Amino acid sequence: MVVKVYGPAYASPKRVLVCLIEKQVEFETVDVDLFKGEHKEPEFLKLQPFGVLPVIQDGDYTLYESRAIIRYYAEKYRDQGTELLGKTIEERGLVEQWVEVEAYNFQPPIYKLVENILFAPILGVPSDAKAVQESDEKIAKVLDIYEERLSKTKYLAGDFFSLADLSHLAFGHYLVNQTGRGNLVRERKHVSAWWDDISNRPSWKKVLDQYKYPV
Ligand SMILES: N[C@@H](CCC(=O)N[C@@H](CS(=O)(=O)O)C(=O)NCC(=O)O)C(=O)O
Repeated sequence: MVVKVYGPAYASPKRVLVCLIEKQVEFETVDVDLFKGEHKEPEFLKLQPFGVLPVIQDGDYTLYESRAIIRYYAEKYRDQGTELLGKTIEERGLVEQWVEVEAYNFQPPIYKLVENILFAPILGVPSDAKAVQESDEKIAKVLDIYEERLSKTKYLAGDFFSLADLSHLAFGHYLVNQTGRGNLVRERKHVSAWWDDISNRPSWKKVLDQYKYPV
């Protein structure tokens, strides 16, 4: 049964797409237009009651929350494609730590920048300059911690690429390429080298090539 991924144009679903490609898992996509409110339609809410993207269907198995989905597939297909969870329980602990850091420290301020710089003009709502400034400050502090970590190890969980790094691609792309804040990465030598390494993976280039961001 081919995995169905809903909402491939958007960032969090792209976290799932790049994981499925790394794990060599076949999938198909179902477009959902956020700007038309399709994610709030009753049919969609039956799949994802919180009304956000992504959700996947794998036969009669349905799962939402992008990080839960990538953990599921990284484990389910442990023996194929790229190893994404580390080889020991200690490595796994560090993978999980940095997936959580991405969820609670990296993505939220970038999400604020995306809302206020990219989406606000499209939706015709005012941009919150204070929220943008606060986000810039938060991201700078977070990336200082990343710079220190990546001065010691090539990747976030150690000297191996993992879900921890993969999970950063979707919003890291916004930060570096679409919010005018690429300097926050480029000014930090080890973060910049890490970003160039992970964002040049064939899996991510394939996602960008086949599933364009909405803005
Ligand atoms: N924690 C969720 C967040 C999902 C989420 O916020 N998705 C956004 C799209 S994106 O920001 O990830 O591109 C969405 O559906 N937003 C629609 C809405 O908030 O109404 C996940 O990781 O799956």
